Amino acid sequence: MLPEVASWLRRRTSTAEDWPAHVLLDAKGGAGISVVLPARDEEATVGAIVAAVRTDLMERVPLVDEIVVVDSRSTDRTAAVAAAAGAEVVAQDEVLPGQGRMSGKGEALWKSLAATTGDLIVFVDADLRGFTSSYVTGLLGPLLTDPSVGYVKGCYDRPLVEGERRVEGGGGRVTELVARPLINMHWPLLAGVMQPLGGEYAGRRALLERLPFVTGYGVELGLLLDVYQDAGLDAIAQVDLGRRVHAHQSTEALGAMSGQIMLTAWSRLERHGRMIPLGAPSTALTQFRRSAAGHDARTSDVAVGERPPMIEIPGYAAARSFSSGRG
Ligand SMILES: O=c1ccn([C@@H]2O[C@H](COP(=O)(O)OP(=O)(O)O[C@H]3O[C@H](CO)[C@@H](O)[C@H](O)[C@H]3O)[C@@H](O)[C@H]2O)c(=O)[nH]1
Ligand SMILES: O=C(O)[C@H](O)COP(=O)(O)O
Repeated sequence: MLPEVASWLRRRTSTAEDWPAHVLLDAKGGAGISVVLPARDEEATVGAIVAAVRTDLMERVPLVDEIVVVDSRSTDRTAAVAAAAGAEVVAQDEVLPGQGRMSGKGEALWKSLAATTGDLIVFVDADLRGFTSSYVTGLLGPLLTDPSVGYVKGCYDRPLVEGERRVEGGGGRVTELVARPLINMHWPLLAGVMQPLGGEYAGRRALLERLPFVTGYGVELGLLLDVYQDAGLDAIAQVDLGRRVHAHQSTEALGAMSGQIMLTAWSRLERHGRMIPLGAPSTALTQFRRSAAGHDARTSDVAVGERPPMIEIPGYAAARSFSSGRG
């Protein structure tokens, strides 16, 4: 692992338990805090998440000022369930109607900036199961206590849950198979960000409103890379939120998500002037395993070698005629 990454991990990683709500309330001062849930057809899960935030962080401890569900063209009862649980619900297409209608999660998040008032914005996916309000307090901790932090990503264990079957560490397939290798190759100083695609993160409005938002599933990678480019590695922190269980998409849908992730990476390579000449990508890949002490980081080399076309190899023709003679 690069020494800069090890140093960032040490300095910028904390856990949700480090940030109890009453301590954050003291640190809140006059900062407005908004919690945003983008939601497309999440009637099964959105209500419990809204209710937990309302009860724990608005009624019991008045830390959060508003909770807004951006209804992303749901065809189920998402809007009604969210409103009944105490959220303000806005329809994605009704925010900034003059800007037209684009699609996807990133569009919902972008529109949310215009539908909220907080100085700090916490994003939480609406399909989480087993959500606790410590997700929100965890993400707010570094922002409320350190003015040099502008953006906080959650990290967690991600099981793959299919019916009765549960594979520990099996979730986050696009993260492990696409995003992490890409980040390690082209943005090696971001290799310590354990869940670059995770949907739970928080940022300062003053930073988020200056950044473009990719409209689909590339939004998390785009924001991470743009925050890094704009504000630097030390503006980013991460908080261990424990465990994350969510609704899994089909392999086919994850293929499309992967395409969006790769295109987002490509666009940032181009935009940040790294395409010409495209510097040699790093071949080190840092992965994480939960351990008694927190997380163990393991770095391996994923470099690939290359053989020239066989036709160029002296002796190839002779070897072939030898082989065919054998038959
Ligand atoms: O058009 C859409 C699609 C999704 N969502 C919501 O966005 C959240 C995450 O979407 P989901 O389809 O559950 O994504 P995942 O399969 O969980 O994808 C993971 O990886 C994505 C790519 O980085 C991230 O955007 C997600 O937050 C992250 O959970 C959920 O609340 C959705 O309801 C919308 O609001 N609008
Ligand atoms: O974050 C990811 O990698 C994708 O959302 C896929 O997650 P899953 O493998 O847990 O469905």
